[in-house]
Amino acid sequence: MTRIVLFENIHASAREVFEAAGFDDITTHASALPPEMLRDELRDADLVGIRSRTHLDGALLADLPQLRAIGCFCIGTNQVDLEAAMMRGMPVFNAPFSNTRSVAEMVLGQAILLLRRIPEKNDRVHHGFWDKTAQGAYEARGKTLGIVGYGNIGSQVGTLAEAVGMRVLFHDIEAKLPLGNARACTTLKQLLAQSDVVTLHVPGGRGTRNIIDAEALAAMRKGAILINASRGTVVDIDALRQALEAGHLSGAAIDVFPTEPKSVDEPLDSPLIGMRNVILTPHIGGSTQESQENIGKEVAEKLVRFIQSGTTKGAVNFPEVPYIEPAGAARILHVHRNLPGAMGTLSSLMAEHGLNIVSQQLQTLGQIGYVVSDVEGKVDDAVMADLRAHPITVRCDLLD
Ligand SMILES: NC(=O)c1ccc[n+]([C@@H]2O[C@H](COP(=O)([O-])OP(=O)(O)OC[C@H]3O[C@@H](n4cnc5c(N)ncnc54)[C@H](O)[C@@H]3O)[C@@H](O)[C@H]2O)c1
Ligand SMILES: O=C(O)CC[C@@H](O)C(=O)O
Repeated sequence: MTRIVLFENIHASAREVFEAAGFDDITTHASALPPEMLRDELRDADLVGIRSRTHLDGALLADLPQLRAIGCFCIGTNQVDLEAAMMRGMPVFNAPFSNTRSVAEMVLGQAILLLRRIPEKNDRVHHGFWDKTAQGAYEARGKTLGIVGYGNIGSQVGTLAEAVGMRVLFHDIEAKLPLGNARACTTLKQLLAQSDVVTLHVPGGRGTRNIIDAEALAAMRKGAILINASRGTVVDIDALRQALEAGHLSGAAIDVFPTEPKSVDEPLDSPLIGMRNVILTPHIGGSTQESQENIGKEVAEKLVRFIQSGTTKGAVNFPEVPYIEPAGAARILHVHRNLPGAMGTLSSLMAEHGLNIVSQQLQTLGQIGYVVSDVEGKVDDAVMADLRAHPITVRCDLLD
């Protein structure tokens, strides 16, 4: 019996995929859980589905040896210790572009609203002031949008922004094909110095921590706007507050925070609360009906394919073995340390137990190798115990 636990209000389309594949032991939670409750809830789970608020660190994964695979029902996977998961033989799947368009549309909308100072005007009208002034309100047409991180979302934002007449610059650590009339900036500083609106679309993690700090904010144009719908760790929020208070920036839109509430009842704690020229949203850049339904389906399908056939196509931390038609009496999924002679050792172990290999597919990634073997012969508990006990083995599972 496969036990599936889904957190953070994952769309019902995921459950539909699991049920259609014959899995009905599915527990769903509307929010993320605190660490101790999370550990208890996952103790006998085979598959787990999370979004961005559930953290699966190395210590937790070490306590969950039965967990077979992890589904991140989102783009970002920085909430999971990917290396620890790999070294325990757990592939991690995500939906790399199912919510790209949703984020891009929100960012363009925010840029236009902030250029027109709509958040402040909205607040004024709600408080009884008919402040009908054009001061500080600008068209998007002809303004420069600077995109930091020109990947799936960044490049999509650039395409939409050109459609309303913005000039697009981007900075990326990798060489990227510029779409439309977008132009690359070699350094972040060059981009910051020329942009009226700066939008961030880099991954989270050590390499991007506080890349927008006090110095970067000072390098932005006076009156510029900052938008962050990437990860909360990318911006030094205290420095941003100072830049806004000092009037150096005219506005900001922040969708992601260094620490985010785990549920709807927990309030956000942020120095930006109460600033009328700042749009604060609860990490909903990718949250649309369209995207969540697609993500639910896409990630659930990847998990089902893995649990039924062992395929790891699309895993972000694991050697990718494509779908292989089953042949033979049983399929053995073997994850091993990627050392010279590992395959020979595995073949000898199988031969010792009288197993004949009908089909075999090996892929390696860094420190591990992953082999899907279809075999003839009797694969009983003793065979599996021997395979699991061998020092080269990281993990070994049987599909039949
Ligand atoms: N707010 C939301 O709801 C939401 C939704 C989806 C994705 N996201 C986040 O958006 C971000 C981007 O997603 P994506 O799908 O476009 O990712 P992507 O991998 O397609 O693109 C990221 C780009 O950033 C570049 N990059 C990495 N480090 C950089 C650096 N220091 N400076 C400049 N460029 C750098 C990479 O080379 C890559 O081109 C991720 O952090 C993701 O988690 C947020
Ligand atoms: O749905 C979420 O919680 C995360 C959304 C977004 O940040 C992503 O990484 O796709």
